[in-house]
Amino acid sequence: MSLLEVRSVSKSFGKLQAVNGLDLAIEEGEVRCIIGANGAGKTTLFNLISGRIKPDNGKVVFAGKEISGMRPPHIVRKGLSRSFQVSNYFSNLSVFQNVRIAVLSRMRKSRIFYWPVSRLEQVNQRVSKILEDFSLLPLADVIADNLSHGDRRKLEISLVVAQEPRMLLLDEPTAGMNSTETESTIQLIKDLVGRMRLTLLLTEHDMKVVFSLADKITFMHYGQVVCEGLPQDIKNNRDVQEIYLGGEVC
Ligand SMILES: Nc1ncnc2c1ncn2[C@@H]1O[C@H](COP(=O)(O)OP(=O)(O)OP(=O)(O)O)[C@@H](O)[C@H]1O
Repeated sequence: MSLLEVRSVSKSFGKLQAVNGLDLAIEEGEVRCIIGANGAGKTTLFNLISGRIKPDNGKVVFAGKEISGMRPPHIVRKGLSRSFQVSNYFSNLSVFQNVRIAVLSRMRKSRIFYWPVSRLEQVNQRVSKILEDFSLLPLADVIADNLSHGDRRKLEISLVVAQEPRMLLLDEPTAGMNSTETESTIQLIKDLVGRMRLTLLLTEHDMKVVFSLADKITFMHYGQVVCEGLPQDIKNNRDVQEIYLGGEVC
């Protein structure tokens, strides 16, 4: 059985069929990239998987258990976390404080005022380790809103990683980044996958990112999967070329 299975899932908004009887299976340890034009249904699919919206039909199964209909925090506790296209951090808190909150929420502990100092030290060490992994340690005391765009995206991904997921959904992780930031984010994601043995499902418009990271690519159009396969096969696929890539990567 695959780690994530999307089985005949549909979702419409009024008359618009955003996702239409879609099937998807992601294996443990795989990096899968979903590509498709604006409005193809990629974000809706992510919303369906992460529990933000419920499917009209079909089901989503993660690690052998149906998760469709579960609330997002419950899905996160099952090991499936997501980062968003929009900012998802406390803008007026420091980088360190943001990651600390994420680590504490993962531990689901309250009454930390009664914790022994040694326990709080462990939390701080875990926070420092995450910041180090993301090259954010020198920026630990910077207020999140004052970070560069690239460092903010890094912070967002670090907050998801602090939840220690088994699988990660990344919605356009390099959106709005310059080429240097994009390059370092590609490297960061590669490191993460290698070190944490994460399974990764991402959407991305930047074909350089897609072809640098993906083990397999799924091409969506009008809420359906048109084709999926190895990067080279997708690059050469006639439908993908005509509908989406044009001459961009050929
Ligand atoms: N909450 C909603 N209410 C109404 N229509 C919606 C809603 N969410 C998405 N849609 C519509 O569903 C279709 C699919 O949108 P979706 O955002 O999933 O596409 P996408 O592939 O993620 O696009 P992009 O690459 O631009 O992010 C679009 O036509 C969009 O306008």
